[in-house]
Amino acid sequence: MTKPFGARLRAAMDALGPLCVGIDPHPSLLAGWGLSDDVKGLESFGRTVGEALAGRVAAIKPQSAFFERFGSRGIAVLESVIRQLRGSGSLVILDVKRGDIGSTAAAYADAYLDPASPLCADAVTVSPYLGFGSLAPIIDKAQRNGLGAFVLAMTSNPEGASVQRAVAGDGRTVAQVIVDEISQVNAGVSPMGSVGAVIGATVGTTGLRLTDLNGPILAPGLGAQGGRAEDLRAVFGDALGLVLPSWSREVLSAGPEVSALRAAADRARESCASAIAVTA
Ligand SMILES: O=C(O)c1cc(=O)[nH]c(=O)n1[C@@H]1O[C@H](COP(=O)(O)O)[C@@H](O)[C@H]1O
Repeated sequence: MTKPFGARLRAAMDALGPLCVGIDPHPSLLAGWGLSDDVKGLESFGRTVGEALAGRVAAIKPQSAFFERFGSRGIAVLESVIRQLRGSGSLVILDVKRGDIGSTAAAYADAYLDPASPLCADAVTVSPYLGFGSLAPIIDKAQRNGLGAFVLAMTSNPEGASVQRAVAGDGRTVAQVIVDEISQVNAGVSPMGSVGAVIGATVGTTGLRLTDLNGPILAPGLGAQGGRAEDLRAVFGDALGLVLPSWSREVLSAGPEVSALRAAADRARESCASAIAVTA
């Protein structure tokens, strides 16, 4: 049995630093890299990011939407990207933001968290807005297979606030309810649990109590969305040691040269590592 995702991610973050790089092949990035906006361009983009960063950053996060754009042939490219990355030393977080009634969630778990599936990643992103309990088949399957799930709590986009900062009947925000549910799943696990929270680096003061989370915090929104490494301290406070900052366009736009991508990733990691170290 492989080690649990939480333990593997902790080890990767300790060894390689706090950095996740997204693979988001936007049409504008393909053009900027001199690639065509088609399956061939997609394939070249994914392969180059893998060549540049696999084993050099703690996590790599392919964004499924940019592969789904091309239908089944795009999904086939996503499968090959996952194959190239898995076992490289960088954990693969597949960004699919799935969530559905439990019986359908079980099928998503089969798609993304079953080692027999060609789309099996180390972890997936999931949406809890059909109720945290509806994610049970996904979380259970992840735990059984040494894999993980990142649950949206307070997302980086400004529109998220109207739902996620809404106050539930007991006075907690919706985001806090999600954080507390995650905390329960991760309770007592060492060095940290395998269920993470997604909290954008752009969200400012969260009002969240993260003390008992005991799981990783995926923090997207750095760079292109305006989030800055210097903001991490104000957003995450004492939970900074759990934060996995995630960058896509800002790092990817340095390509297609492998050396330039590596240098951009190094800059992103250094800026986050020093922001995190200030309070560590
Ligand atoms: O789950 C995510 O990764 C995610 C959550 C969130 O709150 N905000 C967010 O931007 N993301 C994803 O993170 C990536 C951000 O890309 P850049 O804005 O190019 O760095 C995209 O793939 C988004 O879908």
